[in-house]
Amino acid sequence: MVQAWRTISTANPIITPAVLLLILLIPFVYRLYFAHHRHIPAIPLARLTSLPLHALCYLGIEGRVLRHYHLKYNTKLLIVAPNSVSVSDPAAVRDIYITAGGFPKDDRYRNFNLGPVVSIFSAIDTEYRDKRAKAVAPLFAPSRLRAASEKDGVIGSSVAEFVDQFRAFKQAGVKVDIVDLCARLSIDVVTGYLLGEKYGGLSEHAHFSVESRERQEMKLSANPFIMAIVAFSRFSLLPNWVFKLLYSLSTRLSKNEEVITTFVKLDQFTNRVMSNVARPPSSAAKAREESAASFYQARLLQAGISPAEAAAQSKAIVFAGADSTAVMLATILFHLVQNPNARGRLLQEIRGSKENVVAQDPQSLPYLRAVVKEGLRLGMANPTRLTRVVPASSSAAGFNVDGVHVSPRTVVGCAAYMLHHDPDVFPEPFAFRPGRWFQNEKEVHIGEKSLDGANDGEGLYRPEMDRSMVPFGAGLRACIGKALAQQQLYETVFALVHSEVLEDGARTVQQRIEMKEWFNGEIKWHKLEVDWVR
Ligand code: HEM
Repeated sequence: MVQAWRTISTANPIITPAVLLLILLIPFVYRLYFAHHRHIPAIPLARLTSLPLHALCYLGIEGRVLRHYHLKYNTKLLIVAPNSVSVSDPAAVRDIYITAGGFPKDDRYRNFNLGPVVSIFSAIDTEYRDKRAKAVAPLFAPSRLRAASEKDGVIGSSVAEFVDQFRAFKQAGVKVDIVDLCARLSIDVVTGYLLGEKYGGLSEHAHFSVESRERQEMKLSANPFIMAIVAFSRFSLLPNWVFKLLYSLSTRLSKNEEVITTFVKLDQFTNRVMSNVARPPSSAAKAREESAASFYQARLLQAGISPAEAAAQSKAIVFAGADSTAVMLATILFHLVQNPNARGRLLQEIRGSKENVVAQDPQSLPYLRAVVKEGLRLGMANPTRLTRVVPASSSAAGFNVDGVHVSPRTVVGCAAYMLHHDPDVFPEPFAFRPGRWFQNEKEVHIGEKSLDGANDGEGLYRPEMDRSMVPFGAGLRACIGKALAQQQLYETVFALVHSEVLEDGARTVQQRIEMKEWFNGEIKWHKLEVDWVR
């Protein structure tokens, strides 16, 4: 055999490399000419390799580039890697995420594990996820959220502190970085509400006067932790073994003292909230314990989760909850500052609202609802595809989008960036137009009286808008913290506009919000400033 091979190679020295080359080319030829999805348009080179997609993900431009190609080829399906298809069709949301619990999360979610610990978010195994998610679900009940929004509740007191600090910046004539202030509020709300102890984001630098350079330059101390995780999501599409290798290399090489200090500080915080629930019973501490038992970490322990895992899950929720809510809140406030008409109209609605109605639920105010919805549409906390894998089970046997069959085992996903900026559903897709959410002007009224102000949504209403909104994902694996996030958004926007802090010439220093479109979107330079021209 060896002899025969030698004879062929010496007789035809070209054959060996040529044959080898041919063998190597087979998968590429197959992908180009024979693959099931060969008729679906693709981004350049994506039929052959996933490298372009990794590059887009790394650079944080996945959303805008995929949108460009969806529009260019006028297609609802777009090949983004040999086995991966981007879907830009609200009708497909039901099949992918909702029906029968939706398609399972794909392997990329393993890259969001917390070292050895699988979080509620990163779990692919739904039984594992359900056990934990069910244990903590009662924490998000509307009655509990409303109670926490009272003046002395965790949400109510944090929002009041936030407005006070905003006002202090205004009175001192100093620029306020709303990304930082929103991050401080969000981390306090998530930790105080879920873990029973505020991280102290709003208070940690409050002893400096707002005029001082220290106060203006100091950012939330948990930022380096949050930003390190957000930035690592640029690698989230890599195979898990490559991701792990990169991660361990980077942690070994990283000498960033700031990041290390923040990780240690968060570990100390988590250990403290864990010890709050683990304290031995004593009659004096009984009342406190009873209420401590209703927090996130305690509920996980009660469900049989180990203390080490409960601590890791608690740390994960700080990240999952705080950063996304801060990005969304900062987006809403930024647009409200830039749009005096919308702000005036909201102020009018808030002033005219009956106190008891608002106390029950600020979400009952129609224009406020439209403002928050429009902010959630534009705010790109999770701009990219929420990836799932089409099940191989014969009952599913793939699924159809716009009459085109997508085969089992394909990675598919819809992205907020595409659905929220579809010009057919949201004309002027990048503009902040809360009025688009009203079919007609008469819907915006207080009692019998219509709200004044130019209708900022004239002609922009489309009946299919709600179907295209996925800021919190969809189906069983949608955001478990949605109710908490919305409560914070409504309470804060209401309180801040009501305080009139945004009046008297407030303007944004940056002209627009620029995002890094990683899995967790990041506002570039982590900064958006507001000042007042008098
Ligand atoms: C405005 C703020 C928020 C936005 C825009 C947001 C967005 C999302 C999205 C899009 C998903 C689905 C991800 C996917 O399918 O891959 C998700 C899942 C999740 N979110 Fe949020 N989120 C927000 C706030 C929160 C808060 C406050 C918490 C907790 C306190 C939280 C905890 C989670 C968890 C645990 C999951 C995973 C659920 C599962 O896989 O079963 N989020 N979020």
